This record gives sequence, C-alpha cells and structure tokens, in this order.
Amino acid sequence: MEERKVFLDNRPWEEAREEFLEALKNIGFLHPTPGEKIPTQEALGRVTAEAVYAPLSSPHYIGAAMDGIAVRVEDTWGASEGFPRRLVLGKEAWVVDTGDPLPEGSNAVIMLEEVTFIDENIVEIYAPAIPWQHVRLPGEDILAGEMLAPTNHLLTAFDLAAFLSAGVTEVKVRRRPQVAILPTGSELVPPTSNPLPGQIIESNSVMLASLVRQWGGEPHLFPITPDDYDLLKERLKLALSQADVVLINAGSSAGREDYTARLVAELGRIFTHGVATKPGKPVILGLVEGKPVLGVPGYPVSAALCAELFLRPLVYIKQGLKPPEPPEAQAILGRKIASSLGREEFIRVRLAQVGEKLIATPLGRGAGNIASLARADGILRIPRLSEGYPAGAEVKVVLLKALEEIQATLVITGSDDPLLAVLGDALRKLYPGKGLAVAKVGSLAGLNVLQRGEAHGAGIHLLDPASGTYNVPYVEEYLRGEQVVLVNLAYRQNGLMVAPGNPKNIKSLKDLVRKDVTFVNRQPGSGTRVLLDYHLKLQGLEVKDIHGYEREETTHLGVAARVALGLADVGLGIYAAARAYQLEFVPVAVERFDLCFFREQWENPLVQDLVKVMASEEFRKAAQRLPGYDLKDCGQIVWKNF
Ligand SMILES: Nc1nc2c(c(=O)[nH]1)N[C@H]1C(S)=C(S)[C@@H](COP(=O)(O)OP(=O)(O)OC[C@H]3O[C@@H](n4cnc5c(N)ncnc54)[C@H](O)[C@@H]3O)O[C@H]1N2
Ligand code: MOO
Repeated sequence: MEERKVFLDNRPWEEAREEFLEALKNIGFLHPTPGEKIPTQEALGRVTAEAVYAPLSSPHYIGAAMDGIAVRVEDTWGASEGFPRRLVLGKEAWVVDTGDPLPEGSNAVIMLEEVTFIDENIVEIYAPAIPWQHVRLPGEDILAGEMLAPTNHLLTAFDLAAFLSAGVTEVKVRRRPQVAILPTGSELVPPTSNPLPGQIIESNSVMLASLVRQWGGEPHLFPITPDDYDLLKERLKLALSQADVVLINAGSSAGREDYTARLVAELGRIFTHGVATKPGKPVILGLVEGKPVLGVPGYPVSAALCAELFLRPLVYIKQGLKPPEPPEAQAILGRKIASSLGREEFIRVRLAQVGEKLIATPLGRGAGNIASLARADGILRIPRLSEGYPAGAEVKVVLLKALEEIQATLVITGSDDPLLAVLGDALRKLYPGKGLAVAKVGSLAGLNVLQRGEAHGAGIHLLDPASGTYNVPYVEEYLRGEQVVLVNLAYRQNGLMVAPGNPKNIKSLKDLVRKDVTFVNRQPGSGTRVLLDYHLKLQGLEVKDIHGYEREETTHLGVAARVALGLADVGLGIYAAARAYQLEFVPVAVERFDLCFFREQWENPLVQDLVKVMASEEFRKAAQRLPGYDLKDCGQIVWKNF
C-alpha cells in the first residue's frame, strides 16, 4: 500500500488564496478571457472586451418630440390669446406625431393641446413658438463616435438599449470563463427519487454549476467519476483541454479513496491542501498545465463555501471584473455561540427584524446540511482566534437575502410543527413577498426567546399537569408582567410510533407496561414527556414498570429512528415523525398547540396578516394534507391578558 498524506495544512484561507492568485498572476493566467462577438440582444450580464463606440447619433434625424403641428418659428411671431394666428395646413403647418421627422423647412412643434383646428385647412395658434421647441435634434442623446461603454464593463439592460439605439448590433464581450465540474465518488448516483441505501444523490454539481453561471462563467458538467485513479486522471486531462478552471468535487480529504491531491501532485503542483476554515478545511489549490485545479470537499456546504472563497474570484477576474463585495448588515446574536480556536467558522444564520433589532440566530452547523444553507439569511464569520460570541453580541453578517425580504418574514420560535410550514406557504400565497420562518428551540425555551425580544412569536404546547390545561399557566408564570395573547394553531394528535404492521400489537399507553415491550422516551421538560407523564398518571400506570422509560431522545425524529432501527418497540411523538420513518401511528392524546405573541408584536401588521391566513379557506384546505390536526379553533384568541 502506498503512503498516504494524512495531515493537512491549516493555513488562513486569505493567505492561501493570496499565494495562489499571485502564482496564477505570475504565469499570466489572470488576464481576462479573449473577446467574442455576440448580438447585442444577448449581451445582458456579459462584460465588454473593448470599448463600445456609437456608429450612429441618436436620434439620427430631426424629429417631433410631441404630437402636434410642425411650424416655422417666423410664421408664429405675434400670436397671442387676443390675436391668434391662423396657419394654412400643408403650407405653414404640418400635422406630426411624436417621433415623425420634421417636414422640410419647419423648426418647431406646437403641442396639439395648444392648437385649434378651424377646418381641414386652417389651424389657429395662441402663442409664438421658439426655435426647436418640442423637437429632438440629432445627437441629443448619443453623438456618433461617442464612447458608450469602456472595456471591462458589466452590461446592463440600459446599456443594451443605448447600444441598439446607436446602431451597435454586435458587441465584443469576454468569453465566459469555462469551468469544468467533475463530481467524483463511487457512492454517487445521478439525481433520482429512488436511491438505494448507500447511494448518495449527486447534488453538488447543480449547485456549483449554478453558482458559476451566477458569477458569469460557463460550467461544463462532467459525468460522475467513480473512485478510480486512472479514470479520474483521464477525465481531468480532458477537462483541462476544454476549460479555464477545473473543479474536482470530493475526494479532497485524506481517506483511502481521496485521490484528488495525489492526482494534482502527479500532474502538476499543489499550493495548498487544507485551510483553517470550518467547513471547507480539506480544499486543494493546485495548478496543472498552467490552469487552476481546485479540489473541493464533498459535503455540500463545504463545497459551496470553497467555491465562494476560491473559485468565485477566478471567475470574476477572468471576466475583467473585481469580485463584488457581498452586502452586510449589523445584527445582534440571539444566542451564545462557541467556536473552536484555530479555524475560521462560517455559521449560517437566520435573521429576524424584531422591532428595532435585527436578530441573528445560528442554524445547523453540519457541513452536510444543505437545506440549512438554503434557508439561511446570512453568514456569520467567527475569526480563527476567537472562541465565539456571547448572546447579545453585535456581529456583522454577510447577507444571502435582501434585507426587505428578511424584514417581511415573521420568525416563530418555540416548538416546530409541520403545520407551521403549511401556514407559511399559505401566507406567501395570499400575501406575496411575506413569509414565515421557524426557529425551533422547544416550547419553554421559546418563551425565553420571546422575552428577550428575539422573535415575533412562539409556538407552544405546554401541558400543566396540575390543572390539565395548556399553555396559560406557563405564560402566567414565565412571562409574568408581560402583555400576552395566545392564538390557537391546532389541536394535534400525539401517538405511539410502532414498527410497520404493529408486530407487538400496541394499542394504548397500557401496553407500555407489558414485559415484552421496550419504550424510548423524550427528555424531561419536553412537551411530549410532560404529556406522557400526565396520561400515565391519569391511567394509574407506574413509570417503573415501563421498560426503557429512562432511555431518552431529544427529538421526535430521534425517537422514530430508534423504533425504525428496532432498538425500541414504541415511542411517543407526532405523526409526521412516524411517517418520515414509515412507522405505524396509534393516536393516544390530543394536545393544544398555540402561538404566543407579546402585545407589541400582536399589533404588528405582519402578525395580523398571519392570523387572517389562519382563518382562510386556502390554509384549511392545504392543512388537510397533514393528518392528525383539528383546526376548529385555528386563528382564535384562546387567552389574553390585556
Ligand atoms: N480522518 C479524517 N476524515 C475527514 C477529514 C479529516 O481531516 N480527517 N476531513 C473531514 C472534512 S472536514 C470533510 S469536509 C470531508 C471532505 O471529504 P472529501 O472531500 O474527501 O469528500 P468525501 O468524503 O468524498 O464526501 C463527503 C460527503 O459528501 C458527499 N458527496 C460527495 N460528492 C457529492 C456530490 N457531488 N453531491 C452530493 N454529495 C456529495 C459524499 O457522499 C460524502 O457523504 O472529509 C471529512 N473526513
Ligand atoms: O471542513 Mo469540513 O469542510 O468540516 O466540512
């Protein structure tokens, strides 16, 4: 077995990029791509390869700027309200429409509104005209020979219109930088809705290709290359013959089948293998046959970040552009975030405009969690030499979405439920541009988030075992002194999740104490645990008799996974979790899920729109796709203290 390099570099990414760009500059790679002529109509977003000059003036003839009559100024002298002048049509006055060439000899236009047609030959005017009034003169807009755009200019819709009006029908633009994308990995399969266990759907290429297009480049998508050194080598050579830059996706780390680094080293030179970022650590920056070859990690978020940091500048520079700085905003960190020393972390965050404050809440950090990148509103960078930030810290966030979109989005914290996504969808349908995002922290923690003013509302389902009532006792205790309203979202079924076919024939909570049944529980403090304990007590069942009661999971999905893997026979949770694991669901109890708002937010028009949507036919119809919900009180105020 050959020797493997296991330890990667751990350089600051800026330093690695700087060195790489310097090397590329020294070999002349950073010169912009050569020009190609394309029709002006197709040049939006392209970059000029040379200055564009106007062959024609615009306008290119003397024309009327208004509907009316063309006249000779001299013939209008002396006209006034008291002494109107009459002009003979066809001799002293000519009817013209906006844009018509001015008839020979005329030098002004009088607007229709200021003219009386006496008969078909005679018109009357009431004021003298001044030379060239309401007339567009040649070159007024563009002079023949004038420069319309300089070299290395990104073409806009307005440029294209200006070019065409000056007779520029073709423009020489930079050839789009060609980026070859080579997905690799024997586990990858082309996009499908029926992957087998162990097959990973190849999804990075579409992301990387779309980014390349957004930046102005042209992607060349290669087929999936299995982990085969020689085949990868062959494809890399082909890619180098077709593209300006080659990106090999995955196999960048130091595993048994991570060939990228070895291949780049064999064919060319590696500048960096490993940067001090999280995610994106095992990136490879190399040079083969005078062209950059980037090895980016396979995890989607790592791949996206590496492409942003190392590929994006190349695509811009090759077009003769400076990569634009992304927009940023100042935000307040909703909760504390810890980060490991030595690597710069790029954290996906959700942003919420609550009152005056823009609140940033960290989202999932896994490098494989692409949906959290899709949902993220921004990226928070934690420097290499920082261990993170406390809650409440002022931080700078790179925006992934427009601030107006973020400001039109309601953030509901607390407990998540699939019904909230359906509600958000209906909100978007009925009020385009408005949205709802869920920042799941659990019911009780949600009340805390509300108290800190970091979300607009909270979803809660907190059963008070003493009274058997929902939510109100908790709000009275935890939000004492605040003005609060509770609006019902739904009554939702909780049930027992069991293996398909219900092999242990579990019909109710009473079956949990059977000797042959093992249970998986939720953590203390979770709404589901409180619900379980309450119903056990009502039915006089003893927790000590439940086999597995002390085995805890912290999510509905965690419970479902355990049952699906056969590690437990049964757990309590919501229907959606059971369905995700194709488990059977035996309904046992109904809980009340309310949305909790402080008075200030209750009066927010966005919240009022949401409440209207809750009452809408649109939402109620859409909600039918989720079984196990009763919407009889949905949108109704169930309690308020102001
Ligand atoms: N012992 C160590 N293991 C790992 C290290 C390390 O330093 N020591 N680094 C970890 C880090 S950090 C990352 S990031 C990954 C990067 O690994 P690779 O670039 O070699 O990627 P793979 O292992 O092949 O793939 C990772 C993951 O991504 C999936 N993948 C790959 N390509 C695609 C694609 N085109 N579309 C969708 N998903 C893709 C792949 O199936 C894997 O699940 O290594 C850690 N390991
Ligand atoms: O650095 Mo890896 O890229 O954590 O995800």
